[in-house]
Amino acid sequence: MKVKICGIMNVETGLYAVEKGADALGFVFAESKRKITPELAKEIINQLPEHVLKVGVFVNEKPEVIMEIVNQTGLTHVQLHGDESPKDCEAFSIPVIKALSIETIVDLGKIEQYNCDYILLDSPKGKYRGGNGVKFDWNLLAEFEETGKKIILAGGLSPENIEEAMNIANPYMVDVSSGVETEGKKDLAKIQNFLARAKRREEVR
Ligand SMILES: O=C(O)c1ccccc1NCC(=O)[C@H](O)[C@H](O)COP(=O)(O)O
Repeated sequence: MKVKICGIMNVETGLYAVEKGADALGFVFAESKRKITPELAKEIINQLPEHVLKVGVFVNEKPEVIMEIVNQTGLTHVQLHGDESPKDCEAFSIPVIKALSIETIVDLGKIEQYNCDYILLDSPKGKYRGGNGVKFDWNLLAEFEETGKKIILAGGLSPENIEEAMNIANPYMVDVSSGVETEGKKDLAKIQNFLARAKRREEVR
């Protein structure tokens, strides 16, 4: 299974996650306790291997501001975690991950409206637009028809529930932030544990 670790704020954590098998790292530029400056993101990204996806997380940000940060830092992917429309997602020259809040089966219907590379399914917003450590009902996905899009499962995942989540939802990639933290900071032992469990599952697509 492919894994994205979100909310990276220092080089040590980023390099550790990559060493343990992370495929993608997320850097939050939106309002959040994990907000990072473009300068620090650039410093971290410069030390990461090429194969790792470097994802910038934005909420309702202007495309020109996003592209300025992309060019400044070396981000390879843009994650739009706000109320961006399908048209808003077409303004970028690099791959886009559109995050959708899932509460009911009706929300899954929005997936096909977006013509972007990846769809990230998360819980409805909490204090911040994402990264709240809350899961949604994965069973909704078990009943959902394959759309051909790359689905990233997020929201309240942890080393304890990742196997159950993968079994039920069968996503393309899983994404975690709060579940690999202790007292609000990334916890290397939890990152290792999460990656070990997720990586036991074969990549099928
Ligand atoms: O992580 C944040 O603080 C954040 C803030 C605002 C918008 C998005 C944010 N995170 C996006 C992510 O991709 C998170 O990994 C995803 O929401 C899951 O988070 P969690 O439930 O804490 O594992």
